[in-house]
Amino acid sequence: MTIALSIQDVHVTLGHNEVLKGVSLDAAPGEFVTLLGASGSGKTTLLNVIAGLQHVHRGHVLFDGQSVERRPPRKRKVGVVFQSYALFPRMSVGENVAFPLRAAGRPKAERRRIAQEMLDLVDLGGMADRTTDSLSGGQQQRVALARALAANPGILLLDEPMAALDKQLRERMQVEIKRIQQRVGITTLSVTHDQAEAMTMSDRVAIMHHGRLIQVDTPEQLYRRPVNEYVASFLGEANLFPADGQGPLGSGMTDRATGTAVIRPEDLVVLDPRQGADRWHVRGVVSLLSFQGSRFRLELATPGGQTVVCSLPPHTDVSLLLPGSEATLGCAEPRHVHIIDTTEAGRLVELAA
Ligand SMILES: Nc1ncnc2c1ncn2[C@@H]1O[C@H](COP(=O)(O)OP(=O)(O)OP(=O)(O)O)[C@@H](O)[C@H]1O
Repeated sequence: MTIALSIQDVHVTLGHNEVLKGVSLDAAPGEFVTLLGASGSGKTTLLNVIAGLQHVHRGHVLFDGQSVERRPPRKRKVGVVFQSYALFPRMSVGENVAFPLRAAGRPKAERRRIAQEMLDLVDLGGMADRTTDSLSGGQQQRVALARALAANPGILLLDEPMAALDKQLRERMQVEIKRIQQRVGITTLSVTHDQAEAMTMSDRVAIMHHGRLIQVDTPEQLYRRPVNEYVASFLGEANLFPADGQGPLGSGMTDRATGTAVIRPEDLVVLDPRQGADRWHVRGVVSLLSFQGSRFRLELATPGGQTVVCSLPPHTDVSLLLPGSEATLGCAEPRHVHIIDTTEAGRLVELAA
């Protein structure tokens, strides 16, 4: 049974630190939501609040509409996978997975059956009798996931579960865990500071900063429509330009250009300098050109001291773009430019959200 989660205006103070400053977040049944933020932003604290490991000083936590603030962790039906997996070394793989069922006093035959089902689910069907230290990092992590799911929790919490894996394995496991999560259909809250992981796995991502959620949205909306400069720069690379409605950004790009324009590297193109004058453009000297397999990365140093990052398709003729040469960049598609409203009115809208 998968359940809906609602966090309402949660405040937590630890020592003199107000670690959560009024966090509100809902997750629908079966939804995968990721908390993404820099170290110390409060992600783990929020996860602990849901698991019942952290007391809430103000606000409410509801599972399927029921307040759970007074419910102890073992009665919350929450499955947790930690970064360190925390497998029991003296138990076999099967015993590890069956552990939560044993703790709940379930009969042996049932424990065996469910443990086997869970191991099949994570593609470790033949490994029940192995010792945990004979498994690879990725396999150990799947055992931890099987164990977290064994007691049929209503919510799954993932606390940086991929952090200990190398990059290649991490990418494989992201897809793998997402596949299992979808198959089980369990409401999942994950914590990470890896933006690629958040984008790959989540239905929605909640950007956390200094104990607040600043934007909760689909990965695509966060990338295309960030509410402020922090989100724009945190998720993917962003070129930020002032847009005051008067300058070239106002004329060539959009008619509501007041604030900060966000232009993603892949939305910039190289212009012929003779053609650039009548549309928005930026001039400078190429400071870096590097081939990265599927794209070229070009960095342009402007006279104003800004570094503009541009990502070009792999078949671009770059013979005139060598470092030291002058270049002009323009916007491929003006409608792809996103304007963050940094005026007083815009800030008020953001504060109210
Ligand atoms: N017991 C405590 N007393 C005082 N401050 C604490 C305590 N525990 C955590 N903090 C502070 O609370 C803030 C949030 O910590 P939290 O672990 O939730 O952040 P995080 O986003 O999960 O960080 P990380 O990515 O590094 O795990 C940090 O500034 C941390 O120093």
